[in-house]
Amino acid sequence: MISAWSAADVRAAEEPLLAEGVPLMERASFALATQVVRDVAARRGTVRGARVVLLVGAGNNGGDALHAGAVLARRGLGVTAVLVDERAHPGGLTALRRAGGRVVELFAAPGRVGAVAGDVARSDVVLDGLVGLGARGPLRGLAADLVAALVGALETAQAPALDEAAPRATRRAWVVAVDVPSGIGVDDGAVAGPVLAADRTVTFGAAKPGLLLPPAAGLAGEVAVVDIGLHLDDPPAVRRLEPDDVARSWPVPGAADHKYTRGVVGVVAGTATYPGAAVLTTTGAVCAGAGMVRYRGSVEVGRVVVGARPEVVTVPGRVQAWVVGPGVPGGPEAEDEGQDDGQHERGRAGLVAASGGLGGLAGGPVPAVVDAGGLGLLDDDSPPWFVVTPHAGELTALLRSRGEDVRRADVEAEPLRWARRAHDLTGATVLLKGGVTVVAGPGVAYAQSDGPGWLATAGAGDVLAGLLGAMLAARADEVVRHPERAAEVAAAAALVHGRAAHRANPGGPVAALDVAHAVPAEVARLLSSRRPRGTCPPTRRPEEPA
Ligand SMILES: NC(=O)C1=CN([C@@H]2O[C@H](COP(=O)(O)OP(=O)(O)OC[C@H]3O[C@@H](n4cnc5c(N)ncnc54)[C@H](OP(=O)(O)O)[C@@H]3O)[C@@H](O)[C@H]2O)[C@@H](O)CC1
Ligand SMILES: Nc1ncnc2c1ncn2[C@@H]1O[C@H](COP(=O)(O)OP(=O)(O)O)[C@@H](O)[C@H]1O
Ligand SMILES: [K+]
Repeated sequence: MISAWSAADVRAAEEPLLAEGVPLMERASFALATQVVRDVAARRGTVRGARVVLLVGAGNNGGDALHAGAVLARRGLGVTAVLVDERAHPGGLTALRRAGGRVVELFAAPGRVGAVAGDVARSDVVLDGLVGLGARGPLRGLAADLVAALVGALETAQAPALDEAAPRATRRAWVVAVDVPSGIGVDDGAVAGPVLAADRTVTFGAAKPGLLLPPAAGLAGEVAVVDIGLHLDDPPAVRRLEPDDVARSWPVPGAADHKYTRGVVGVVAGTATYPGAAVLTTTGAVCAGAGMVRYRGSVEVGRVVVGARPEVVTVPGRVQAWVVGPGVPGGPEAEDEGQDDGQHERGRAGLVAASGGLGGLAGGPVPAVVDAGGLGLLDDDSPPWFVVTPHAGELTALLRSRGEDVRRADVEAEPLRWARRAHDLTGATVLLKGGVTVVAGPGVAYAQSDGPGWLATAGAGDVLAGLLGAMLAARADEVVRHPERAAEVAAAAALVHGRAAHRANPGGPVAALDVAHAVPAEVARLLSSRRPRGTCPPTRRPEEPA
């Protein structure tokens, strides 16, 4: 699991160590330099003679870049620091100069920003140390001008020139962000001004929420977390599950299990107009290993479902998780109104049962996935073991139906904020689908980035709903007793769904049904790497500087 803590939490964790005189900046900058050496060696074969440019702001983030630059200069790399502020970290500057690095005082000649950016773009590596945890709002002043010019210059440098034989990857500088890409919203992932997209971010002490959350997450590249000895208390602000986490918690059936202990999924999905959604949802549930899938929509659609998936039953009976709404009209967007074929009434009955509304008769509350047309059935006091699965458009409509003045662009700019708002307004756990899928539940948040862009295809969400339904059914009692677990299961479903899309056709287009069909093999692969709890090797601290 990757856990991300807010800037304030990280600063609070640094304080006692700084008071004891622990050399945090030395640890951070040495690990940064070590990573840069590795990257340069991998790209050029040798580090000697490589040209490194440090973009240096006025704070400690620039100090990290300068100290790392000093280490690199001593290793034989050619290092130049570009200062955008006269207050650059004095200790770092001294160290860099002593190691033979050059300094360009851009703050004294701001008119040269275009020329400098062109030069920087053609170096081997750029370290972005303009601003880190101390950022307030989007980049401003010379830092903003430099980054804007550099973004353009890097694009030009990357364009293949007809007469150039060099491989494309070597034509533009490799960008390494120091702690965070300068100017992102460290705590919320906002991108409100120019940001230099990084190929890699080396972040200190712990990941930061902005490195996991869209839209900034897309600008961080590969994130390397460096342990500098901070002790951070749970809970983190945002988490990201990794394959090991999902493998560890996946319920593997044993000799005493039978289909009812494995979990029965009840599905109300599709209509005569959209029968495919019912097939995709039930197939998602079957392929995720449900003990049984019970289709409880209309008789007509039920025939289509059973024709496609003979494992599915259509008779009433016990259900351990409901999936309500894929392919059913009448979500909060409600433009595509059509015949609902009685699905609303059936879906509502499923949700009443799931919330425990039928008491002992129905065997108590069970989890539910509420998607698409089901979202219009959602009460404002829904239990957290209901997981709603809107995309940004549906979440916007759901929020607007509750009086929020919000547009889709607002949701896309701050997905976690709006997912949390929807959780507060409805009580349900919210899984907001997108390139990064964000989950907000009681006191917990996840951001999963597992699928290829090819996954953005009609019906993929229906498969996710079925897959999640099966995962919730297998853990129904636990999820109802510990509602924050619903968010973890939802994040795990997003991980399996995304990885199944990669597996369905690595590097190319995928069809929704193929994603469902790839789920069994993906789960098997996850389980094959399962290690007993507690055997994960501890994170190694980087070597101390000599
Ligand atoms: N504490 C430690 O020992 C450790 C700290 N560590 C490192 O320190 C970093 C935090 O350093 P920090 O606190 O000095 O803040 P930092 O991110 O450099 O920025 C402050 C400067 O930026 C400026 N500025 C602000 N907003 C701006 C904007 N929008 N656009 C442009 N400029 C803006 C602001 O200017 P001012 O507002 O004063 O005019 C101020 O001068 C952290 O990310 C990590 O890398 C690690 O080495 C581990 C040990
Ligand atoms: N850019 C992207 N990269 C990766 N996955 C994406 C991207 N955009 C959307 N997705 C995923 O694709 C799926 C699309 O679901 P959805 O929009 O509900 O489609 P449908 O309603 O047609 O089933 C979701 O799982 C979502 O997270
Ligand atoms: K930075």
